[in-house]
Amino acid sequence: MTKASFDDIDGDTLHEECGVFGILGHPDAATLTALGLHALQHRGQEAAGIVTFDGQQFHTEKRMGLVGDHYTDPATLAKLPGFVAIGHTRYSTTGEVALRNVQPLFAELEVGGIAVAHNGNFTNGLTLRRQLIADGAICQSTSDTEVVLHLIARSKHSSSSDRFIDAIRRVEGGYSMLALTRTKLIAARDPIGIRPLVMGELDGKPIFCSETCALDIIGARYVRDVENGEVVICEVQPDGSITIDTRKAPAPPPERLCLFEYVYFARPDSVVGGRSVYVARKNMGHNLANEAPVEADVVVPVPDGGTPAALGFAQASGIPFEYGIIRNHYVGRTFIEPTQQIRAFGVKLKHSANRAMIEGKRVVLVDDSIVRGTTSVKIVQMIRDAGAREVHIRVASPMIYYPDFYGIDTPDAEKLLANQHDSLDAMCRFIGADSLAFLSLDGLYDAVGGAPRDASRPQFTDHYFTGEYPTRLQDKDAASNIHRLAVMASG
Ligand SMILES: O=P(O)(O)OC[C@H]1O[C@H](OP(=O)(O)OP(=O)(O)O)[C@H](O)[C@@H]1O
Ligand SMILES: NC(=O)CC[C@H](N)C(=O)O
Repeated sequence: MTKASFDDIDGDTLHEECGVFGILGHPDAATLTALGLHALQHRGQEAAGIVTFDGQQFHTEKRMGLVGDHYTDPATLAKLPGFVAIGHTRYSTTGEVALRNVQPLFAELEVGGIAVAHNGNFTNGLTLRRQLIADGAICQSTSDTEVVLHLIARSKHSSSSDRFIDAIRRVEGGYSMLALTRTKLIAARDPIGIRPLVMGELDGKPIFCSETCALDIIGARYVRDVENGEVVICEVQPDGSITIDTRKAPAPPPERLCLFEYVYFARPDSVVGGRSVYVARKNMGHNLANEAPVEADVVVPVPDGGTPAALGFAQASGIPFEYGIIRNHYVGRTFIEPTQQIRAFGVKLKHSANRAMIEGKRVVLVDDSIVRGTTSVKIVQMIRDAGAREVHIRVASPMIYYPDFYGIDTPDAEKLLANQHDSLDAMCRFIGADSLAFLSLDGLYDAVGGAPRDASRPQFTDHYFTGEYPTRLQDKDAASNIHRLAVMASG
């Protein structure tokens, strides 16, 4: 995508998240980071980067594409010596898909070199960028993340960590961030903890990463979640020991993690916010079966996302669970393909009906979410073509009405299926199913946290279902055009 100016932006794509990983004090820092990023591949498949420091110099490798395509090559890893590393696997929310936006972003500043890696999206990133450029800043990328480097450079504090804290106090929105300096690995989470970030350790060396599955892959131990609004500063001392210092806002608001981490984004074997993602998804299916029962012969998951919820549905309803759809794993996640045309093509390539489990049966299809409805339309037709007598769709999350501004690149509001039809019946007819039902918001809250939604103080952020955004949206309000925010143009 190429556009004319830095504020010419286009939101007509659907992307998802990013994954971050960092380790301090380990001789195999880059290799461990590559493995961690490999475990976080589901969070972003556009590009991956790693920055290391070897005591003398910083080293950076950035590549478009998958982690395994590049960082398994010993020659690439040999270019990343050092005892400290941070890495990032990207799906863009602001800034086009191009090498210059691949993270970690690095700059040489008055306080020395610093690299940053960011999962999330700043809701005032464009506003800050305009101010910085007006003030003489020369931007090297179109990523929202870059403003943090400029703010660090301009901070009046003397230490790199104080400058980093000063900088992130000025950004708004969702962020789990890692920063690497010559001696420090710094981790930070936004004030309400929209995006996840955990701390682990391996051989006594601190690690930070988006999800616990990245600790498991290298045999590291989970220590704790980084708290909302917390900054953790790990520093190598001259004697080689590592100190860990933590800074918290004086009166932090309660955490409000993104519910979609549980619905779709996080890997099922991860523990997010102290809760097993797999168990939460099974609970969603269980609650859905109780809320929207249906007489059927077989429960079929829409793989992969719908599988744990379908198991929960089958167990709660007593209807047998079968793999009635086989997924080809060599096709990327359609949810994150860039255009509607490619998405439709991708869905056909990806799923095929397992006729033996479908023919002559009343089928309940369970999926985790419906965004544009592309998957549902194709799969219902496919299941009918395979001889199903009835096809019922059950969705393990509520209808999505609103776009996200915190690190998930949702389509324009009017492209969301829920906004294209006046009623559930109309939506069901469009999809071609015999019946359609979504999990209620309370049912989702109960599945994840064991309690219904507290309307006066929601336990999670659920803006895509409710329109209740947990922060102000400065860029959106300034632009007064919701559709032009997700991607900042290239120059
Ligand atoms: O309504 P739509 O716009 O089609 O989007 C929703 C679909 O996208 C996601 O699946 P994805 O294709 O990412 O596959 P996965 O579950 O295997 O990750 C999700 O699980 C739904 O199936
Ligand atoms: N999905 C994300 O977390 C994206 C991070 C950052 N906003 C970028 O676009 O690079």
